[in-house]
Amino acid sequence: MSGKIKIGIIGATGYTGAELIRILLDHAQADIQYLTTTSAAGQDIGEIYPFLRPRFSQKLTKYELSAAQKLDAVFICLPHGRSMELAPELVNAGVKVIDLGADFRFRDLAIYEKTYQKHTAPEINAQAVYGLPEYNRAQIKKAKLIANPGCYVTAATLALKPIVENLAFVEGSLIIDAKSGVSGAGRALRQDTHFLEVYTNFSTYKLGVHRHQPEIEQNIGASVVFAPHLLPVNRGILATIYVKLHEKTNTDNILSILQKQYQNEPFVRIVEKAPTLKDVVGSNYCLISPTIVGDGSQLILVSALDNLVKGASGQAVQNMNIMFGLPETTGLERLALNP
Ligand SMILES: NC(=O)C1=CN([C@@H]2O[C@H](COP(=O)(O)OP(=O)(O)OC[C@H]3O[C@@H](n4cnc5c(N)ncnc54)[C@H](OP(=O)(O)O)[C@@H]3O)[C@@H](O)[C@H]2O)C=CC1
Ligand SMILES: CC(=O)N[C@@H](CCC(=O)OP(=O)(O)O)C(=O)O
Repeated sequence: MSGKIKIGIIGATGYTGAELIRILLDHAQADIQYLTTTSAAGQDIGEIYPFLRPRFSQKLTKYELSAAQKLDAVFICLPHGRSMELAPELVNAGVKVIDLGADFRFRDLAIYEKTYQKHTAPEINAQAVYGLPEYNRAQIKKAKLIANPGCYVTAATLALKPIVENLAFVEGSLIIDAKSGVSGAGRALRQDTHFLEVYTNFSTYKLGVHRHQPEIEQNIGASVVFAPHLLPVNRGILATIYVKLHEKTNTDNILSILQKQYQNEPFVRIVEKAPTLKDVVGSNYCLISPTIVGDGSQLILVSALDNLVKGASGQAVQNMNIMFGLPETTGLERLALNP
């Protein structure tokens, strides 16, 4: 295509919307033209996120299809259930849509409906491509609608998928003990995520009923035990993942399986020392380390990423790059966190 990509962000006042703006301002082919809100129409985005000033100024407006259909690409950053109202008309108008929510992530709508709510756009769901570039690059290239994966799901899938596909493991032994920064819960006020509930505290939530469990299971084709935790930090996900193998092995063997899988991937790094949140926050990288412990059959994987970047907006830009035939790393290689 000639010229820059004309971009809209639906739900620009939220955390993933603001993170998209942060990333796209340093993307040579991106032209952010349209930002929507339901609550702050008429305000400049720089009034809500002063860190964007003075580089970027743009008025927020209420969503209108007539304006959105003039764009090349639209990122939908809305609460679950809203994208299926908007995406069909955008896709039919020829706009490429990248949805950061969960509405189009499930191939089996019965699982979606059991986990979330009734699906009102099954025809469009059938056209959606799951936006995990490391596994779906060829389909993403041709896609009209991308279902961007969840943040915990990206961390867990990238670590576990090569293991379950290459090694015999004890059924029921896959345990994902994952911790997330509070920005994972979005910008809206909630009692369980406000400062005094989270600061100097540490807690589990939604044990056994979290909606990311079926999404992880869809991706890796095996059942998992998933235990999410809320960490008193702004951003980042660190997942400690346990796998009981049928045969004894060593760490070097697992390292070579993971390295072989991801050797050409720009945003997955296999490391020997277990990654920390500081290693990834602000960047689009997912860092994964394997360690074999005990008698040689117990594997512990540590997977770390930034929930707002590789877990959301960075991965969304990676998908946009693939859809528009750009180098996949455009705008994502030198990301540094703006405090
Ligand atoms: N935060 C994270 O780490 C991740 C989030 N996601 C997913 O991305 C999506 C966006 O998340 P996030 O940015 O964190 O969410 P936020 O709550 O921070 O932002 C949501 C946005 O949607 C707007 N909005 C709220 N309610 C409605 C409504 N009923 N109709 C239309 N617009 C509404 C809000 O703004 P306004 O009130 O101005 O309209 C805001 O711009 C969600 O589906 C989330 O699950 C995915 C991966 C990671
Ligand atoms: C800390 C926190 O609350 N995190 C969110 C995950 C957000 C996310 O990645 O996921 P979705 O796109 O699937 O909403 C949660 O547990 O629901």
